[in-house]
Amino acid sequence: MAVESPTSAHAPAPMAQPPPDAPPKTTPLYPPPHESKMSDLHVPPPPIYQYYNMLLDGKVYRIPVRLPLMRIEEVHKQLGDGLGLGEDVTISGFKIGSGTYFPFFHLGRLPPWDIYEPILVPSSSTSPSSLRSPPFFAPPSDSTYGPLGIPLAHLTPASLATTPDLYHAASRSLADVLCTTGYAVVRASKEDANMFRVARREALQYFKDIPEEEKKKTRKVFGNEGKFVGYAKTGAREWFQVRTTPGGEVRQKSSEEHVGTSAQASETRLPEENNTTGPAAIELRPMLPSETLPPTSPDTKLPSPSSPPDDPFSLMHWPPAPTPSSFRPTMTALYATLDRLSRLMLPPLLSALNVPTHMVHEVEAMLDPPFDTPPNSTSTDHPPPEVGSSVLRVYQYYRAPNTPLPGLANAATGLHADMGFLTLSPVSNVPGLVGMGPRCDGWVDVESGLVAQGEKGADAEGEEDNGAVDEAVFVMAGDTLSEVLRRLRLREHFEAVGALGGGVNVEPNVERKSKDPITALPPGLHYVDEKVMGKARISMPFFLRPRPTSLLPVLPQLSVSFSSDHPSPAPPPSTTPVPSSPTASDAPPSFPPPPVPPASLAAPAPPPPLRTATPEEIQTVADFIEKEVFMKRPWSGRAKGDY
Ligand SMILES: O=C(O)CCC(=O)C(=O)O
Ligand SMILES: [Fe+2]
Repeated sequence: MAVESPTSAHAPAPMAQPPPDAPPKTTPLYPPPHESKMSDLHVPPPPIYQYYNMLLDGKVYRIPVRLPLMRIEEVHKQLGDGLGLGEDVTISGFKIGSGTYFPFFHLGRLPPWDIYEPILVPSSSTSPSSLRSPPFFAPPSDSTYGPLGIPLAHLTPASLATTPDLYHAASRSLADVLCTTGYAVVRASKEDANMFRVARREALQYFKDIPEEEKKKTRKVFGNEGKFVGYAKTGAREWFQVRTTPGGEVRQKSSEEHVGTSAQASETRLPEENNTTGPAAIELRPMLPSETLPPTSPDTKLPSPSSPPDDPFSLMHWPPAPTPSSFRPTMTALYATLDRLSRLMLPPLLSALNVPTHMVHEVEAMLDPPFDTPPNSTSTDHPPPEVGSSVLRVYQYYRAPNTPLPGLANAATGLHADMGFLTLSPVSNVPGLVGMGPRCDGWVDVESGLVAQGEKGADAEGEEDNGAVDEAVFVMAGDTLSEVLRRLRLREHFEAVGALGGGVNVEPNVERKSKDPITALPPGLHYVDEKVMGKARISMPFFLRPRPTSLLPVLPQLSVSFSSDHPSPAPPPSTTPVPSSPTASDAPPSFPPPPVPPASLAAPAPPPPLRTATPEEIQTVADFIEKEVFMKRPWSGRAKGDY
């Protein structure tokens, strides 16, 4: 993966081009994806734009984003700029402007061409009441489907541990299910299911028995990134957040300075991460017991055995008594299990989506190293961060008896896709998770059936034991993974057609040549429907997230083709050339977009009509986001303090 450009997230995106024969003054805008081939570019390429179609409040806005700007945070900033939002605005978990950022969430995407996958988010004008009683997907007769019509991916530790064939079959199954349904259920081992049960019980006790003031003392904010551990509360839900915080002498000091209960984080930033990259090894051993187990890919190395850091969670504040003393080991074990399982799933899932091995490594390199990697390990180029990117959240939702249903717009979460790569969530004790099909063609009550089934075997309270269904873990793809795959598809696509150079509008109106294109993976859209009154709901989702400073995949030849020293490799013959970019200039592309290509070049599926946003409409969108998203959070606009 690329060496990160030192371009500051705070600086405006550099748009000016140096004269053709002058060496670039700064690191090129186009960091090399694999090696330094392009570091001596003499002529930087013109800007290349990708268009994001965002559906907001029933209107489609088409936002140009400079494709080679790969820092996740930069792309977010451009999306915000395109919407006419000011600095210092948070959209769905990432902050635009100074500060920190987290991976993607496109409020909605409408694909004019086949290479984009449609994610339609219904407008806020959709009557909430029509969404309160979601139509369920009819359970198909196929016996591979789960209790509520949720296909079960047969991805269990047992199947993983058997043979490479099973391992890959399981991953293909997971990929299929995620692509077609947006959700998958995997089965954890009985041992893990037991741990989930214990964790839920301890969480219930923690939320019930500890006074709020005490709970707040466990909250600890790191730097100005809004990252925190410990307790938080918004509206009807409160939660305890676990991240790795390996600490150590030096780190402890800087982090302790910023401990606080306020959602307002400190101005001091944590040190920049080391941005050199390389394939991150995956720790398979705890999951896969035997020597014969398949590595995630042929050249993935297992870390050499040596002792992990003493306490990867050393800077966390744990809740006081009467929380059981097993709370801490249980929660850290839960984190470790879900972290390991999600890391284990990711590479084969990508392979099953036709992502070539070297690209799988690129994606893996966006992760923090496994948190139990020994400090001096050579298995990864990244040291463990002071505070981990991935998060385990142990939530309690509670709605008092006889209170009105909040409805979609006022539900505890709002409709959203999770940031990051993968979400793994052991089934809750009370149903609530509602998903939307990947084509927004129906709602899925992902928990009702499972919880109901489990309650048959539950104890009198019905809250502590879900019986066999405790083995169920929901898996959803996050928005960043979806975006990364989209970019990888673009790269593969352009490599296949050799249609690079001269500036390209990355609106794929050219024929795809690859036989097995990278399969798009829609992010799982969902919200929590607080339909059960008077009963605490405990959920424990784990979010596998990339480093916010990690780089999104770029199209390597975009840069190579402009290098006089390193001419492009000869492109394969292309029957459908990409037109020269009308945006190959210093100026950002017009907003709205450049002309639609001639009909003869268009992909078979006709694009949906796109609207042009007027300045007034842009203002409307900005107002909408501020008033609706951040106040009511129907689209998962999240406050900085949520992270
Ligand atoms: O509580 C749940 O089941 C889901 C929570 C959720 O969607 C989130 O935190 O992103
Ligand atoms: Fe979520």
